[in-house]
Amino acid sequence: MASMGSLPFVIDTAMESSVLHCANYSRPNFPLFAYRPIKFLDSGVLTDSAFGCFKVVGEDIGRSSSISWRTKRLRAKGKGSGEVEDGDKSEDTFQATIEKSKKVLAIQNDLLQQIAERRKLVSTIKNSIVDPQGEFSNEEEDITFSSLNIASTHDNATDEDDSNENLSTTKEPEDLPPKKAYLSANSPNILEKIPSDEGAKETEDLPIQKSSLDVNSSKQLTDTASEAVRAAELPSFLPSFSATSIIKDEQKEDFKESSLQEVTGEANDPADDDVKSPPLAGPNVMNVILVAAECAPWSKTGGLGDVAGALPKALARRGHRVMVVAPRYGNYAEPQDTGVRKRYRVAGQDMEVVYYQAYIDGVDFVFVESPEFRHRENNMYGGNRVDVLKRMVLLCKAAVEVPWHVPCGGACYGDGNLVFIANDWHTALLPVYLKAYYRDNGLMKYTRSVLVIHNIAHQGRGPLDDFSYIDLPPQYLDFFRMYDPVGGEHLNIFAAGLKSADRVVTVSHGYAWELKTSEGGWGLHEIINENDWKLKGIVNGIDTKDWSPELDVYLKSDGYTNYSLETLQTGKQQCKEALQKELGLPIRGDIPLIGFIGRLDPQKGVDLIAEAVPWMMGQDVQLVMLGTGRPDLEDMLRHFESQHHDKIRGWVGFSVKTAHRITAGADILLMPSRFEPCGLNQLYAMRYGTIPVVHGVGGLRETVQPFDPFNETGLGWTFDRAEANLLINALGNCLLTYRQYKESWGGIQRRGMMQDLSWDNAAQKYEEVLVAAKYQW
Ligand SMILES: Nc1ncnc2c1ncn2[C@@H]1O[C@H](COP(=O)(O)OP(=O)(O)O[C@H]2O[C@H](CO)[C@@H](O)[C@H](O)[C@H]2O)[C@@H](O)[C@H]1O
Repeated sequence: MASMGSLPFVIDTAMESSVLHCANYSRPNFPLFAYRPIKFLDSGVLTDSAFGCFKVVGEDIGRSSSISWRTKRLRAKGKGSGEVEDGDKSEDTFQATIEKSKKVLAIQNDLLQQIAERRKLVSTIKNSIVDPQGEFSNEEEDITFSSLNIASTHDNATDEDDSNENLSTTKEPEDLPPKKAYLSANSPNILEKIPSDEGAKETEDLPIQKSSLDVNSSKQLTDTASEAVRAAELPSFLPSFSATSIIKDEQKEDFKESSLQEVTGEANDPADDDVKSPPLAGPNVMNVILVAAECAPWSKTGGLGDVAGALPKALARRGHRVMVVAPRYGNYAEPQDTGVRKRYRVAGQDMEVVYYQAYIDGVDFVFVESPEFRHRENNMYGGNRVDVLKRMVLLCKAAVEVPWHVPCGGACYGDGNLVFIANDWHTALLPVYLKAYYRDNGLMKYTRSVLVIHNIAHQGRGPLDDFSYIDLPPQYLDFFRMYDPVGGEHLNIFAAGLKSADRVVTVSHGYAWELKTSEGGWGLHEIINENDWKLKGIVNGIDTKDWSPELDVYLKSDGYTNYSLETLQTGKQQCKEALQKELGLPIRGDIPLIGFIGRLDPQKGVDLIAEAVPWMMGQDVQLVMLGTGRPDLEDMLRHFESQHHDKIRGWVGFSVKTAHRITAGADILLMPSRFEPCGLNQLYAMRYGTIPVVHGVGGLRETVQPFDPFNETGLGWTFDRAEANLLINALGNCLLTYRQYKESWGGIQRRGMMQDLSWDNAAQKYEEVLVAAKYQW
């Protein structure tokens, strides 16, 4: 807490930050204090409920009536209330408080006025800028770097033919002091040069794209800038900073203005005086960069892609400035070339990356373009072990420097108040690089990392020799070294990430517990136990726009229909018949249609379904399975279909459309997973009134409360052990209810559909982790 001198209150962050927060809302008398907990100290009488009081005061800035109201209320409480001990003394105290409050409010008004004047000034400057290309005709987005005087070295050109010329700006200057041996060879970006003004001019015409800026951005950016300048003076172990993040002293004010504009939304509409809601994150607002090997809807092989596409939006809705960094596997429509090109050394080879960016639903999506990733949309994890490892090394190196190099909405994120969220082994190197290259060397001092475990079964294992591909100082080998009773000594990337990250999250509480057991930790349980203090389970949410029976874009054609709780019976029936028709199954509304969607992997318990198929075929049911994965399991699906053509469809392939249609058209979803960290399909199913039958493990146990016929509670059926007879038993009860207890069935459907499964709850919990990481040293 920062004391405000003689002022009668404390604010939990510095005044500068408060002013910026205030500027977040364009209405001058916005109830600044309404969301910032402020307490009176001198009288002690307002220590309780001061928050509510200030909401009133804030709304009536400069007026005393609200204070009187509060005073009267307190008086009425009398001595016995424990709040007011003596009427006169209390009155004096209040008078003094009122006086002091008036002064503070006057200061605040003054600051708001200054902000308003600066807005006008920036708006005038904006209007005077001519767009030489004529490409950015939107007046409000027509801001250039030069208009904001932001220096940057990154290239403007996007044409690959020009790449040599462009890259000349990033070549190592000859007169730089020699770099320390291992770091100069291994550091993530060895071909950059110390930033210079010359470089800064190259990007002056780069258009600013629409983006949100964190309220603290200007401070962070200036911090970054000063660090960058310091780095330029030092014989650097790192090649250099990009001047993208450099702001000269005289430019800081303008930059601050650009931040304020972005924050207030004025960049879009300077005249907009509407009241903006305060960020839900309140004073915890920060910059967040989620890094993942896949991100839906652009790239997805499973649940990781879904999470990377949806969690950031929920964090942004809470007011954070949020970016996602993922590889650019294909020619995605929305992201545009930022012109920023960098080179990173991977296994002794310099690899160039180009950063693409799009601002969608409040999130900056940044894609790393490289020949290594190109055309891999259907084979993201393809190639041999070393190929995959090198791609992940490149992604992590390119991602960790994004906050320095890639301007989003005209300004880089900077490395202050910044938290990276890395996901699974693919990006578990990021926390290690952050530590080894930067924080161990006094850089990115205020940057933290959180590592999310979606699936511990995949760890990035290899022989110890693989360490040479990772480019780290030799002493870091111990972070990776693991002993396996079967495979012996080996290198383990997840292990190093778990040790290096400031915090670790996994996707359910149950899985957090399982990870600490020898069965559930897959050899990493000891490390996880040692790091238990930093582990937290947070159940995933779902993207309620993508996965909504009311809005689902895949239910708008081919006989399908959108439906809601109100139209559940007719709508779902129509989708079921459309699915039967599409798959060539007998069209029968009365027959229970059972679905399965998932990777064909032992994890998903497909073998249990296989064991249960003979029993199922004795029932009057239909079974539709969609999946791709292990070839023998794919063959099994094909075999089922050919054997029971009137009852089973085994769709081998990855089809998002079909996944949505099965979720809508099926009555029951099977998830007999042997382990399931969270599971998303059961959440999607419940949202569509499809009843899950699941192995009660990990996130499945947590999200599917078993149906209780006596109390008419619960959301589905669960079974305790991954055994076919238990699956059959649970499915048998489910089918019985479907056929004979229609009301109970409808109740289960409705309860499932009415849950709040959105990411908003989970995002709030992630925020707690981000804050914990931020204040950890
Ligand atoms: N053939 C196919 N065609 C179309 N879509 C398909 C498909 N196969 C799978 N999908 C989709 O991929 C996603 C899979 O989600 P899961 O939660 O089952 O993920 P997965 O096991 O990959 O992820 C890991 O990460 C997630 C996220 O944290 C955890 O929920 C999970 O427990 C953990 O194993 C769903 O959106 C599903 O519809």
